[in-house]
Amino acid sequence: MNSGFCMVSSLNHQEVQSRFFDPSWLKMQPHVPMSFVWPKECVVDANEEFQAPMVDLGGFFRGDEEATNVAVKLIRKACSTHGFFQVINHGVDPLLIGEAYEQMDAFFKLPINRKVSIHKTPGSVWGYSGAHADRFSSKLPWKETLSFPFHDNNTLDPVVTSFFNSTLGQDFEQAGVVFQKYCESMKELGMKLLELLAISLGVDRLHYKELFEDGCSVMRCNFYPSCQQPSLALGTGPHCDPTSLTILHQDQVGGLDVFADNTWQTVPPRPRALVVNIGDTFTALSNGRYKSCLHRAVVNKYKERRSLAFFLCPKEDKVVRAPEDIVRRDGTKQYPDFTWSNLLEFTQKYYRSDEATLQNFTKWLLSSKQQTL
Ligand SMILES: C=C1C[C@]23C[C@H]1CC[C@H]2[C@]1(C)CCC[C@@](C)(C(=O)O)[C@H]1[C@@H]3C(=O)O
Ligand SMILES: O=C(O)CCC(=O)C(=O)O
Ligand SMILES: [Fe+2]
Repeated sequence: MNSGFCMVSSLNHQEVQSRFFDPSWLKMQPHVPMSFVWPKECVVDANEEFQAPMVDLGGFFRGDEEATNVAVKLIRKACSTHGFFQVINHGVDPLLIGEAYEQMDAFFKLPINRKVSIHKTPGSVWGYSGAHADRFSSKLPWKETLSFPFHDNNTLDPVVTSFFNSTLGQDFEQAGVVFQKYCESMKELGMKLLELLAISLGVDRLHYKELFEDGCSVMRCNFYPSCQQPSLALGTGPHCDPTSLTILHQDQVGGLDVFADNTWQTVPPRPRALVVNIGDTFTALSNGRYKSCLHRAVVNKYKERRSLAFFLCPKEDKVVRAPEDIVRRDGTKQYPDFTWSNLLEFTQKYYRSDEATLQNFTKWLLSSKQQTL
């Protein structure tokens, strides 16, 4: 993955304003700029609450077989129908989650020229982004994001701590320490969830472990400023996550919607719970049995909203392929072999993630393979 950061601290205020999304300026405008307006069918209101099954992980962590079976059943049902569930007693310290929010708040409060000094470079996932205005020109998301890599193979030089030290310096040293711990907890939880998913699919519980062990995951802090015309704009447009598993904490404001049973439904915030969803890569790893569900984040006229998303990813160059056992039982292999590195490249260079990423990626992959034959 490209790890370069763009140093644009030399830009003056006017240049920053014309090239980047500056929420403090945008909020003062009477109307949302046209580039932020989404088609009506994407912004239609959610009219019910989404009953995402709540899975208590306490018993599973204690090795209680009966409690594990209950968790497995709930997960199997959720992932076969829509791909979303919530977890409690997940082992992530609530104080750590609170600290992560404090640190992200400190970053997003910085003046825009300081934030854009660590702006993402083209093709890279890492750094600050305002409305993805550097990548797209319409249907811009009403959000700012800070994304950084996490992999757990170097205890002497922890990757998140290094990211914060090398980009933001001493002022953000503590943010590096907090997010390093946060990502370690998320990865640990993600690996345990993979065990439950494997059991639920009837394969060896450690089946997926090796694929993810040295993988580089994506940590993203989402900041959604309040918006003067929330019925026109979206914080994050309708999409399926291209990654494998997403572990999300949303603050108390609410705004995560899931498209299930043919309608938009809102996921009420539960401060003690984490929302987990299946991404496209895991759909492929389950031979299509587990759904990667369409979701979005709406914005709010009065309140800003924050969420912390950890996207668990496989080791970049390892082959993503459903277990033989599942393919044999299903009779057909639903997706071609690919690597996470292929799919990441597709979403960063050629395609904006939406509800059809996996389908279009598969076509792209097959046609590009044919060309190189
Ligand atoms: C690998 C990734 C691409 C996105 C960030 C991570 C995982 C989720 C993807 C994303 C959030 C899906 C919605 C659209 C997107 C463009 C966004 O709004 O941020 C996606 C991310 C991206 O391409 O940067
Ligand atoms: O902020 C949210 O609640 C969801 C964000 C999301 O779906 C994403 O970042 O992929
Ligand atoms: Fe998402």
